[in-house]
Amino acid sequence: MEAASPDGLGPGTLLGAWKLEGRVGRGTYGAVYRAALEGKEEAPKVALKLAVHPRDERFEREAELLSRIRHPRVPKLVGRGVWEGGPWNLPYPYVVMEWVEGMGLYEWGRQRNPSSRQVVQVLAQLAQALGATHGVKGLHRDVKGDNVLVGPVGEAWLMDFGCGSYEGARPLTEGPLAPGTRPYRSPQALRHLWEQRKGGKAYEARAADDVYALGVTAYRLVTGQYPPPGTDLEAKQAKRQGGGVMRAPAHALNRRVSRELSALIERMLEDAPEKRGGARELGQALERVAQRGGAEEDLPLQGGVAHSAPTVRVPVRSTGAPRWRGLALVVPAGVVVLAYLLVAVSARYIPDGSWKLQPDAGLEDAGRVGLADAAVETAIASRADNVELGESWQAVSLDMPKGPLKGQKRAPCRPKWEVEVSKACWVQVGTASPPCGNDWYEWKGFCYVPVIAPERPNTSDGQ
Ligand SMILES: Nc1ncnc2c1ncn2[C@@H]1O[C@H](COP(=O)(O)OP(=O)(O)OP(=O)(O)O)[C@@H](O)[C@H]1O
Repeated sequence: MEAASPDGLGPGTLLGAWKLEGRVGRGTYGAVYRAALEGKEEAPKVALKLAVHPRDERFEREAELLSRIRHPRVPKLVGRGVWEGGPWNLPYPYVVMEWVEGMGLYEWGRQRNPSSRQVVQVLAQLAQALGATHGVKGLHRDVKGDNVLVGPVGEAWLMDFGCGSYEGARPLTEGPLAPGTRPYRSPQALRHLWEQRKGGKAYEARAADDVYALGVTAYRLVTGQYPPPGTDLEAKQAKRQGGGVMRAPAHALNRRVSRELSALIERMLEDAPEKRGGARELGQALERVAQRGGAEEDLPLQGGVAHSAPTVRVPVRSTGAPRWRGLALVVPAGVVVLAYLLVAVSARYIPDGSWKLQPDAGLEDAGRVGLADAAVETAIASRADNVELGESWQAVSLDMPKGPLKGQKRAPCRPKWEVEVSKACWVQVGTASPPCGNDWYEWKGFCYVPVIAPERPNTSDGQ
């Protein structure tokens, strides 16, 4: 019988004292299982995160960091261990933590249609969880909506400390930037990347980077859009020539966002790290707003709201850079997406797992990258337009599904430009970055399209 892989262990498998009940997720480095202490199945459940790469030192670091943090909004570490298995009987470390019941933050935003006050309450909890992390000289380094779970009564959990670090920890990755997700990088990190692109020292992440990432998370949650990158070099260049990209405050994109919430988001997104304030202090400020805000704090964020393009663009004189950027996007997108979407099958996936024939899908998508780059002005619709924010939320990007879509090619993914995510094959759309729109899926700061299976299967597997 073939030996089980760490992400394919069945219910009932024992890892130390823990009995697996089923897999709930698979990330780049770990597979997460719901589990219980053997013989104590009635006791609270735990999440067991097992490395998918043998001897992965990240797990030791994640466990160490979690063991230091004591905060009700960070899952408690309840155990750690090593599973020996796989085809070569290698050691795969695992961490065991408190089980958290909840849904992803952006999904919560879509489904629950929260008010500014409810968002502020969620952000306050996250800021306090971050404050506790920073208080033990730790860093999360991958704060984003995908790493936040929100429970049934609005309790927010800061999850996934797999990219985290703490003072004195040995660096595990090489390269100019620590792990993280592109749209959430701080201006300092992006500038460092730009300045060190030909080699040099690694960027030293700071607590203020986590605060910035929380600001990006909040901005996306309430506007459905990412703010423009912290350091947009094209924008700087354009600015010198009389134009530039500016961030529209959250309340200008969604009029139901209260001024106070919008101001706090602006503060988290300040260019200068010292102006962002510490996470704990921010948490307190958010708590104050949650308590004293007026009636505008209680308007649900979706429905009859402003709707706009992702950024406010002030017309700029043409410079070389944007054209090159457009080309950089269009060429790979054209080659890869056209090859896969047009030639392969000329059809498009719909997230509900159905198919829609759309002969020009590939062309339309490739073209849209260039068009997006040439967008000129924000159009803020009036309330009378009655445009639901839900639409723009959905338009940001499609979330990467937990498994293969109906008809999508499954792993193994070959040739080498196909990328495996959750056992399905994907192709990155050139250098396009979020927002990825209604047709592309977002993963780790880039946009992807599914690779279509050679034959359309009859099965009805969902996402
Ligand atoms: N303590 C927990 N309780 C309940 N579910 C959890 C817990 N930890 C993780 N999960 C679930 O498992 C999934 C995978 O979690 P994990 O922390 O590995 O990360 P990931 O974000 O998918 O991976 P990556 O490390 O590549 O970013 C999450 O989406 C989450 O829903």
